[in-house]
Amino acid sequence: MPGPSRPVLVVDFGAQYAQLIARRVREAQVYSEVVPHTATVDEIMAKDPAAIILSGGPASAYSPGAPGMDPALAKAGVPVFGICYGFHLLAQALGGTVEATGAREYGRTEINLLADGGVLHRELPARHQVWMSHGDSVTKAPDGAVVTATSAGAPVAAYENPAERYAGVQYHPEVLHSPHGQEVLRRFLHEIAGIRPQWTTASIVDEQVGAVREQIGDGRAICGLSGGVDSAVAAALVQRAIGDRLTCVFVDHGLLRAGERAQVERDFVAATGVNLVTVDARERFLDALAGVSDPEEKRKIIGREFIRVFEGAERDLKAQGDYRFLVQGTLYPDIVESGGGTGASTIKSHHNVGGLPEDLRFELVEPLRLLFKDEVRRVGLELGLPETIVHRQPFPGPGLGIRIIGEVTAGRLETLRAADAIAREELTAAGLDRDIWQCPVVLLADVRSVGVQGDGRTYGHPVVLRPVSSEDAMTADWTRLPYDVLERISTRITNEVAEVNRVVLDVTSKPPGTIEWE
Ligand SMILES: Nc1ncnc2c1ncn2[C@@H]1O[C@H](COP(=O)(O)OP(=O)(O)OP(=O)(O)O)[C@@H](O)[C@H]1O
Ligand SMILES: O=c1[nH]c(=O)c2[nH+]cn([C@@H]3O[C@H](COP(=O)(O)O)[C@@H](O)[C@H]3O)c2[nH]1
Ligand SMILES: NC(=O)CC[C@H](N)C(=O)O
Ligand SMILES: [Mg+2]
Repeated sequence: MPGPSRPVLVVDFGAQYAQLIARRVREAQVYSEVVPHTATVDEIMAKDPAAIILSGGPASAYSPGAPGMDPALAKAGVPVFGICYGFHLLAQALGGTVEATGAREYGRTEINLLADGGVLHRELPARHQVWMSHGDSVTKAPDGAVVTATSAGAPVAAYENPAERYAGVQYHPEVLHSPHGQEVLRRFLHEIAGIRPQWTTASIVDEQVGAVREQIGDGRAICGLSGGVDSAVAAALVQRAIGDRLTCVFVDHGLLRAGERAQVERDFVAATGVNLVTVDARERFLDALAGVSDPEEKRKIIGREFIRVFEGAERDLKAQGDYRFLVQGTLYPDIVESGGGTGASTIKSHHNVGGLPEDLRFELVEPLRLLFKDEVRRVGLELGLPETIVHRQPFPGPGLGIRIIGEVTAGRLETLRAADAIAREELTAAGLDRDIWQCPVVLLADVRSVGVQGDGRTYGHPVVLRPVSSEDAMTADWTRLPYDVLERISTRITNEVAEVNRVVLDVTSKPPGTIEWE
């Protein structure tokens, strides 16, 4: 998919927060993408950036071999903003000095404004809180720049040169613990870089509908529809672009939760009037997964089988015309986590990205591939999809297949489906659906634990509850569910699901854990 013109490029120097910086830029209604620090000046300039943001990173700017910044980038005529490590690099490139002063600041820190705060901090409180995470400091700002803030550990906590269109801050404006950070970022983008705020939900819809029309022309497309948010929004968008030359295919792979198939067949068709074909592929997936317990292998098998089913659907639809395009609801985080991002490592192969077979015959149409989930939800509402679909909790394409730790079998699926249905029922009854992002229920099929039920010994399996809160699934925290709700879920699962004699709660954030266990 062609991107919108003139992105703000976040150059990633190994920061924990590079994606977050891109999100904050988008919140300022400016389109942004992340690029690796290994990109050359030519590669960066080929994207015609409206501005460049240099991220933080673990290295020290003065160390030999530290990832550097080509000084040509600072002089390319593109506005530049440096954050932490990027602030150090930019200072160095423009004649300033960076040193380890021995003063370190980690976490909540106060800065004092100088020179009335300059453009970036104008009219903000003369002393205010920011979030720092550094051991090195700028001891001399670039020639010609004004120092606009200082802190106990950083003599130069911010500098700017609005005429030359560059600026930087030692602290992290992108995190919520810097309460004025968004305002500072906004001022860099709008006032120093002079970028007009035009990245809005309506503009995304227009742009993507146009791009899809151009890509598909008068061709036909199949859309993998899961009942989840992403594919529903992708389908609605493509439907707007090409009308009934779109046919949705829902795959019942046997790894679905209770009631899911009926819900898709009923709700989605009612909301959109789209053409829908359901394929019963339960046997095919179970056969392909027999004997496999490695998570990456499972994901690749599932990704491959999905495509085989789509190919079968295409053959069945041949009579109506040539279905050469496959629409998927792939999002930016799916790509980043599958290692297709910007030098990011492969965390897991999302079935729709890293799990695709090599001999893929379809041409992919992925109108959401640059978006985060909350942006996708807004696009869905803009397209007129009902709240019930747009605010549905995510459910991974590989389904219960990656929530059974061990081999996937029909019996284990039955067990997990029953436990999952109880957890969902109780969370909904307690009115918690909108408070949690999602709550995977995971069956530890290869683990057994001893219990006592009805005065007799049991030797069953534990299930794990994994309730999480998140904004975009890139980071997450475990949700503090009320004890009485946890108690009801635990009692019901151990009483009603024969194989399960223990319910445990996962209290790990992401990172270090991921949301799903596999
Ligand atoms: N059962 C299914 N049948 C057909 N396509 C599917 C199925 N499950 C997943 N897909 C395809 O894989 C894509 C990625 O799945 P994913 O779960 O990330 O998105 P989603 O289900 O649309 O949304 P959500 O993240 O809210 O669950 C979907 O957008 C869809 O194109
Ligand atoms: O369609 C999908 N195909 C996949 O292969 C896949 N793996 C994880 N997920 C969902 O992505 C979000 C992040 O999950 P993780 O923290 O486990 O990576 C969570 O919302 C997960 O449910 C997937 N969705
Ligand atoms: N968060 C950062 O970018 C840290 C920069 C550098 N590694 C320091 O410690 O000062
Ligand atoms: Mg899904």
